[in-house]
Amino acid sequence: MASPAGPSEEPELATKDLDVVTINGNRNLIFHRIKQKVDRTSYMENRHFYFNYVFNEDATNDLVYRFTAKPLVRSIFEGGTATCFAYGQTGSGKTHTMGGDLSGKAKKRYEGIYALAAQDVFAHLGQHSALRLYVTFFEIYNDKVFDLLNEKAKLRVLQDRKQQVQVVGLQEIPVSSADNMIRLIEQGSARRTSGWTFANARSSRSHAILQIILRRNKMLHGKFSLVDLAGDERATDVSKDDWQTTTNINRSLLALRECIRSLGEKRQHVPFRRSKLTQVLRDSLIGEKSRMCMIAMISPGLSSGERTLNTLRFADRVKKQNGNL
Ligand SMILES: Nc1ncnc2c1ncn2[C@@H]1O[C@H](COP(=O)(O)OP(=O)(O)OP(=O)(O)O)[C@@H](O)[C@H]1O
Repeated sequence: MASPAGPSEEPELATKDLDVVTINGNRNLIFHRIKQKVDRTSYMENRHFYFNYVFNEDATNDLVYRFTAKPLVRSIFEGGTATCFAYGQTGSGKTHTMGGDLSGKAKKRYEGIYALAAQDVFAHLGQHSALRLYVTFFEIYNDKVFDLLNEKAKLRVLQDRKQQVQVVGLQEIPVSSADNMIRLIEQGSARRTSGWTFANARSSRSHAILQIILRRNKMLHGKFSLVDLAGDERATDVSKDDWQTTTNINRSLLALRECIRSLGEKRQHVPFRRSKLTQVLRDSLIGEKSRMCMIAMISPGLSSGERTLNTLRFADRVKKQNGNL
């Protein structure tokens, strides 16, 4: 798990927003908050968080990848499932980190974790001649699933008697090279649903899930789900038209937090059915050979303080529970 602090710093700089976060070394992050005593005098509360890795605003996607998703690549070759998800408030840098900008239309072309993982998987594949590689890429928008590699076809999610979840009709495309896969990621990313929020003019309004699937004689061998979640935000920070979407996003993120909490506490019942997001991630999150990594993104400014603290608290819980999953 990692916590890149304040990658999208331009809005904070423009509004002269004060930083409420200090990074101390590569594992410790301090959150500062002004509080009041009973006699109304103010004091600064410094809350320390410790993570596996903490990155500052200068960290490249390559560096973040190396300490987060990269170690999970090996596990899918060993027959496991892995999930890496980017979580955080809108505009904090999730898509920048996961997807990068492969077309280079907006600014300069740069690779994100999707492309870096694709290259790594092909580097490993050379030593596993019996395995074949496939990719799926879909988004969950307003609790509905759309295939990003098939003209955004709307798909149904069904669960069989053994509780195996199927995304019916999802295109699983065979890929022969990292370049081939990166082109598919680029095409799929261009189809993703975006919208405007106060914090991000090109905000992803859907959860995007890229799955790298390994098969041996058509049987599933390993699966890596790379998830760029929609931004966690307040309904007041979006336009009126987008209110329903925001409600759906927040509901599915709450379901994800609940599932991770239940898994960590080894509860009998894990509420996967509460959202499409948790339904489709179910197989990847359970099982002895499943591994998970969360990349928590924060915007360090005072105006984002409340959401930053929520993200840090969730990341802290995931870190503590990850050992139990
Ligand atoms: N590390 C970084 N370096 C430079 N620019 C960045 C960095 N991270 C994010 N940005 C820029 O900040 C803006 C918002 O980032 P991004 O779209 O990745 O946020 P997000 O968390 O995915 O937002 P949303 O949840 O709204 O989709 C983009 O213009 C992006 O290019």
